[in-house]
Amino acid sequence: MALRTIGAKSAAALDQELMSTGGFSIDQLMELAGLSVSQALFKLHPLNRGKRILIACGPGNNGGDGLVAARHLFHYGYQPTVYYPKQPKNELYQRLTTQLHTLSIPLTTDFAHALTQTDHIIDAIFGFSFQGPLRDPFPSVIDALSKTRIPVLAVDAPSSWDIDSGPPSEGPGKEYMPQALISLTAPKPLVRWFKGRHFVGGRFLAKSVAEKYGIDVPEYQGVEQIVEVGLDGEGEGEGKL
Ligand SMILES: NC(=O)C1=CN([C@@H]2O[C@H](COP(=O)(O)OP(=O)(O)OC[C@H]3O[C@@H](n4cnc5c(N)ncnc54)[C@H](O)[C@@H]3O)[C@@H](O)[C@H]2O)[C@@H](O)CC1
Ligand SMILES: [K+]
Repeated sequence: MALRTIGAKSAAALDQELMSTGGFSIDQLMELAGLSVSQALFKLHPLNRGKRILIACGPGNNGGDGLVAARHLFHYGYQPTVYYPKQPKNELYQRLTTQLHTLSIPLTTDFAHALTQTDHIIDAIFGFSFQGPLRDPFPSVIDALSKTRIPVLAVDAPSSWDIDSGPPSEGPGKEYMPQALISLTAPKPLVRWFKGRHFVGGRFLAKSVAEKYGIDVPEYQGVEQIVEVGLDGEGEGEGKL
């Protein structure tokens, strides 16, 4: 099954619409996003493959999705560690961080060391608001992600990739290809360059909103918040906005 994609501007406009006329709060959207990330990780890497999960979180909402996923993963029985080098003062992120402290989930700023202590990685550094080039401390982090043999699940985008035009032509992200990607609400145009397992999450969109933005809502099964989709490119194209 191939799904249509929505560009960075449409994705941002959709979020705004959901939070204004749609009646959602950012907390709700982030909770649903982080929950779907945790389910994708569980599918890729069941507990018996190793419980240590390193979640790399950036300074925006993509990082917030990672913080939420860390909490859910803890409750599934994993041992998450959160790399969170730029912690914004924003009240929402502070509350999410408090929730992690309450569960004694460690936060670190030493990515190189954390990488030696993990069985799987989640890249929740940048999503659809990323604009290159990378600023510190992220160049060395993306470089390490592109070289590690530990599997990586990227949230919404492989961090450092342009949302609409894919991997950068130079710099640390040039060779970065995570093993898996979870697109939130709808795949972004960068999926054309992605080779790996691909999930979509975001089981909350009204049909009317999906139609307005040219989004294909996949067939979610049972209580699942994610669907794994094919990557043959067939039928992919820009949404209507
Ligand atoms: N509808 C959905 O599916 C939802 C998606 N969410 C997530 O929110 C993401 C978008 O969040 P945001 O708009 O906050 O943006 P991002 O989290 O993509 O990134 C913005 C942050 O990254 C920094 N940044 C950007 N370019 C940089 C560079 N070159 N070097 C260093 N830092 C840089 C910015 O200063 C800002 O702090 C989505 O990709 C998705 O993961 C949700 O949390 C909410 C709902
Ligand atoms: K990401």
